[in-house]
Amino acid sequence: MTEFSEWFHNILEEAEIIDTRYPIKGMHVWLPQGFKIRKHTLNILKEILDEDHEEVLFPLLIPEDELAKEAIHVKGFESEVYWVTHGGLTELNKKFALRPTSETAMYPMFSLWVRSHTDLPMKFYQVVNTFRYETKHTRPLIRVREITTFTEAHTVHATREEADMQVKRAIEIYETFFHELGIPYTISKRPEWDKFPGADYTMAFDTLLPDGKTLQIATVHNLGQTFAKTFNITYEALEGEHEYAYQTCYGLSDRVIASIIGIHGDEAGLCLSPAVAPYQMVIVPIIFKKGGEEVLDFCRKLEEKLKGEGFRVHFDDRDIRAGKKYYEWEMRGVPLRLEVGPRDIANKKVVTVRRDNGEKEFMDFNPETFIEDITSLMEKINIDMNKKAWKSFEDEIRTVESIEEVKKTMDELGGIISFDWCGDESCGKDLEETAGVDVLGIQSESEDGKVCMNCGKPAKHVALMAKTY
Ligand SMILES: Nc1ncnc2c1ncn2[C@@H]1O[C@H](COS(=O)(=O)NC(=O)[C@@H](N)CS)[C@@H](O)[C@H]1O
Ligand SMILES: [Mg+2]
Ligand SMILES: [Zn+2]
Repeated sequence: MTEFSEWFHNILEEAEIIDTRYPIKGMHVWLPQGFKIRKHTLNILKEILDEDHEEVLFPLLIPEDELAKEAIHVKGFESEVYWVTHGGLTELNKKFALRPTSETAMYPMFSLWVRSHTDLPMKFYQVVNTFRYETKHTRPLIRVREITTFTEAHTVHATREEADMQVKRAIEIYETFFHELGIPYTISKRPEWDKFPGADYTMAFDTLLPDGKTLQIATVHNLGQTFAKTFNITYEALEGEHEYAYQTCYGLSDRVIASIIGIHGDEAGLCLSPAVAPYQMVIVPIIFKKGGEEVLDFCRKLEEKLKGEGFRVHFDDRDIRAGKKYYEWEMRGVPLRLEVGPRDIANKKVVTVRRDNGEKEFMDFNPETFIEDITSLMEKINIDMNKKAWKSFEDEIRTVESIEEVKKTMDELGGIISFDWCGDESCGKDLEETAGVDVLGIQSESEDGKVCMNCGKPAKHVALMAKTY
């Protein structure tokens, strides 16, 4: 996959994920196949979030004066906000922003809802579209202007410690989610100059696409009391005095779908994990002259049986060559193909072929064990795809000792570089400039005696850098 972005654009079209021909740049149409992948992906995330969050839905439009309230926040978004200026033929006396993210939509309401410490903690999320007039190169699913699958969570707490704990909880939530999807990642604390506008600090998940560039696939922000002070979110504490609340917010987007497609895909096309595949299995009948009816009949029963067990199955009974079917369903990333011919029926076998590693198996079609065998095969595919993705990801994380090595590594290999850093903004910026990379963030503290790879001062942190989207 030397030309990843060409492969990526082609597969989005060939596998009918989205249609990028919609006449607004950076805004695309979810086609049925893509919509199903998105639906299954969101169901996994919502199941996790629903354990300790409430789902809500806020309006799309944000009054200009609310958006402008938090100075740093609005500064960070002012160049990206779309505005509504008219209602029909009437010019609005106050402009409305299309939400770029929903802090300034939600927090005026949180100010009304939070009265006493007994109202806390509050943990909400919503799955909405948000709008950002991205000026950098837009790319389908990766950098869009309508973020159609923006899942944002916002929490309110009585103490700083609780908010810090919630950041850790949010990180756990995303770790669980990405493991279910088989997406590898590093987690790092963004440098001061690259944190969410208005946040105390930002923790970010970065994954790697096949072209060696990292993609920020989720972020968790500790907002401290900044927004609470701006939007007057206070609660009556035990002794009756009023305290400003502490907040966090965290989110991810369509980029998760881009990662599923880009990381697991290969020359044959999509490779979907059973967790998100629209069809988890496709049944292909092997028809010869005679015995055709018997095979078709057997396959229909097999499809019913598997559907009855809750699997997402498709019986492809089109009158075309089996090979053409194999090509199509492999391109669409169906995790498992079941081939059934007259001999297999006679031997009470079903041939299974895995999309992720091509493994072929003659599975006993024994009513007692078949469903169990299929279920464990599906789980094995999920686990193996996760392991494979993590293995190739970890192979792309390298440690370097000098700037010369950074440029060489970045130009020839891409990937993520781990290095000892002093933590100074001037040094970090200088490093980004000279090496043409981004400092992703801080991962851990440096060992004693280590010096900064860029400036030679005593190193404080082990940090990561990469070429990013
Ligand atoms: N233009 C974009 N296209 C696709 N995904 C995007 C875009 N901009 C941001 N994202 C994704 O959305 C995530 C959350 O956006 S954010 O600005 O970092 N954080 C927030 O907006 C906070 N309110 C938490 S939801 C990012 O981590 C990134 O994965
Ligand atoms: Mg942005
Ligand atoms: Zn330094």
